Amino acid sequence: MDWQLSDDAQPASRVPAARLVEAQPDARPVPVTGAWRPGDDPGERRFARIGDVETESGGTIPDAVLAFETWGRLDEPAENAVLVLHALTGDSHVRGPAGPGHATAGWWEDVVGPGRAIDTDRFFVVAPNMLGGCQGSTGPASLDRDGREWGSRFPRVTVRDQVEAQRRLADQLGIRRWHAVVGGSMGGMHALEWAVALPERVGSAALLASNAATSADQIAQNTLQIEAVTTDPGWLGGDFYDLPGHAGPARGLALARRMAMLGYRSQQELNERFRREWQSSVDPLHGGRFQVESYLDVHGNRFTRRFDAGSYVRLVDAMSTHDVGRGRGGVEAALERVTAPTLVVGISSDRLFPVADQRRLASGIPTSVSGAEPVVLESGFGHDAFLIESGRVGDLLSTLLG
Ligand SMILES: CC(=O)SCCNC(=O)CCNC(=O)[C@H](O)C(C)(C)COP(=O)(O)OP(=O)(O)OC[C@H]1O[C@@H](n2cnc3c(N)ncnc32)[C@H](O)[C@@H]1OP(=O)(O)O
Ligand SMILES: N[C@@H](CCO)C(=O)O
Repeated sequence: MDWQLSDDAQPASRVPAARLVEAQPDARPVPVTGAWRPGDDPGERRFARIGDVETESGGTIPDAVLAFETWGRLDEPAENAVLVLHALTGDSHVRGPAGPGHATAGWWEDVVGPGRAIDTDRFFVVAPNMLGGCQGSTGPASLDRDGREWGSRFPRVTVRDQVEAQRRLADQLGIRRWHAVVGGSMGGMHALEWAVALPERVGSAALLASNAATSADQIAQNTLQIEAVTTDPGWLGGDFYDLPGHAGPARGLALARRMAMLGYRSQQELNERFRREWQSSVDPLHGGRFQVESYLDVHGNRFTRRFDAGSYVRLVDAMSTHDVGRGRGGVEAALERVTAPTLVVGISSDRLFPVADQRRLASGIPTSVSGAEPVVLESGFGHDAFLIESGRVGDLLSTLLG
């Protein structure tokens, strides 16, 4: 099939995020440990009211909600919980079965489940959707107290704000200390923040394809993607929601995703996979398209149907401001605070979060709890290998979880 980025796609950004997944949280209360048997409803999305969040940027998000899913059973001392933290555009749906609001299987089916590395027969797995996101947690497309989408008024959020939101969820679930906190990419930033800010609550940590502080190179790519969204005429300053006949910044969002894909996949993979082949019988010189263009279009187009542009801008910005050393005497001083055994994994072909980033993490975290060098996963898939090479990632996590 020949794919083309088109204007007629129904962009997710037209629809307030909460409505993308299901009716926004008439948030069922989260029962306390012991009364609630999470194993009874695997994979069902729930919502926790976490109160007012004061952001590092000086804003307030009143009555914030975190969407989350769980698998397995929390044991009686509440010591078997594993927190799984998704990347930039992931969500709480780590694994199936498909349930309310889920048409698909999860993004880490081979890593989390019965008999898998994060074994749901042993562990109680919790996966929240991050604050500012668009899969049920409060974000720019959510309605404020007056019933209006937040849009441009949604405060800038940081990785620390998001971890504070996760801490409140943990408190509500009765989890004082995680057996493990696991995250890839932006999820790894969250996992690191847990290990640094709340070391007494982290039994072990896994940081996959992540960093301690976002580099100039990464910020540069982020800022271009934000620009791609916000210069779309449909952006309307961020207040584009629910306007009759208005498509929102779908084209800009698709362009941002296409740009992002170049960081997620390696040069080697793109070159070997698509070569200079074209998509149809017409060669590019005479109006046809290269296969790689078509591939990027598919991912860009598809993304507009599942992600809110306002969330995207806020979450990419949160990645850019990530610096675990901010206000803590610098990155090295912050990393010294980690007390949990920590697995640091890099991917050999990752051009977005290169192995040098994980070397900095591994060398900064005390060697009493981490190797001095990261484990490097040899893979040609680039940054996304932490999602794609799930069998090998699972093997690494098994060594951490025991
Ligand atoms: C279930 C989910 O993971 S999505 C929901 C949550 N999202 C996330 O968590 C984000 C993280 N996930 C991701 O980024 C991605 O889903 C990944 C990294 C896991 C995908 O990795 P891969 O499996 O390697 O997918 P890949 O990048 O090769 O894309 C495959 C698609 O491109 C299409 N494609 C391949 N070549 C071309 C081409 N030349 N032209 C057009 N389309 C093409 C394939 O047909 C396929 O489409 P399909 O999904 O309809 O079968
Ligand atoms: N492809 C993943 C990785 C980003 O780090 C995502 O979109 O979330």
